[in-house]
Amino acid sequence: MFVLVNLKAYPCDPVEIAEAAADVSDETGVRVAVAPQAAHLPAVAETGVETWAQHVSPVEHGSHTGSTLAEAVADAGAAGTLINHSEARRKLADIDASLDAAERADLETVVCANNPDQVGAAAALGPDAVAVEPPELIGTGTPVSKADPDIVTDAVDAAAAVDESVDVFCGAGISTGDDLDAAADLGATGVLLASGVAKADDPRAALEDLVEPLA
Ligand SMILES: O=C[C@H](O)COP(=O)(O)O
Repeated sequence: MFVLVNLKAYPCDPVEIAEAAADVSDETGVRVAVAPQAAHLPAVAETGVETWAQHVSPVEHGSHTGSTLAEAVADAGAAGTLINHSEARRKLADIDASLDAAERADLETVVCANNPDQVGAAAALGPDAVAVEPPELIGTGTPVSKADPDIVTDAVDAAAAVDESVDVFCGAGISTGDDLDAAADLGATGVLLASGVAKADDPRAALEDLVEPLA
């Protein structure tokens, strides 16, 4: 299982979380990555943790003020990028072009989707993985694997029907090792989470608890 921690714009210490994630990953052998704010990519990458961008823009080098260039996040130390999110929704054409940009910069990709139908559409664009996240469960602490497990199994089926090489991750409300276990049982090969770590009083303990079933 891949554990991808999105720090969103939470008022957390990205380096403290990155150091904890790097240690937990080293100690357990579980793949853990952190996606900080773009401005924090170099500092997070410096810790040695696998570092991801939260977004890359659907552009190439050129006159694109305010964009997040895929080559720039790769230079800053990112190994992968999220594309699209329920909190920053993109048009299908832009998701497609952001995937092209990420591929150009050699970044691994996870496209976020709200439901199994969107998972199928996103899988058709050829990302490495799609993360299914029901928007109403994001940030609630109630995992989709408990609230509506069919969404995860339907997402796995939807992706497989389009392209069996596209992994399916599960997100929204995930914060414990039990949640991670449940996601794996439903066919997800990774989890995407944020508040369970970024808003935890002790992010290191939260990460340790999360990966405990895999350690
Ligand atoms: O990108 C992460 C997801 O939106 C999940 O957020 P959450 O773990 O706070 O529910």
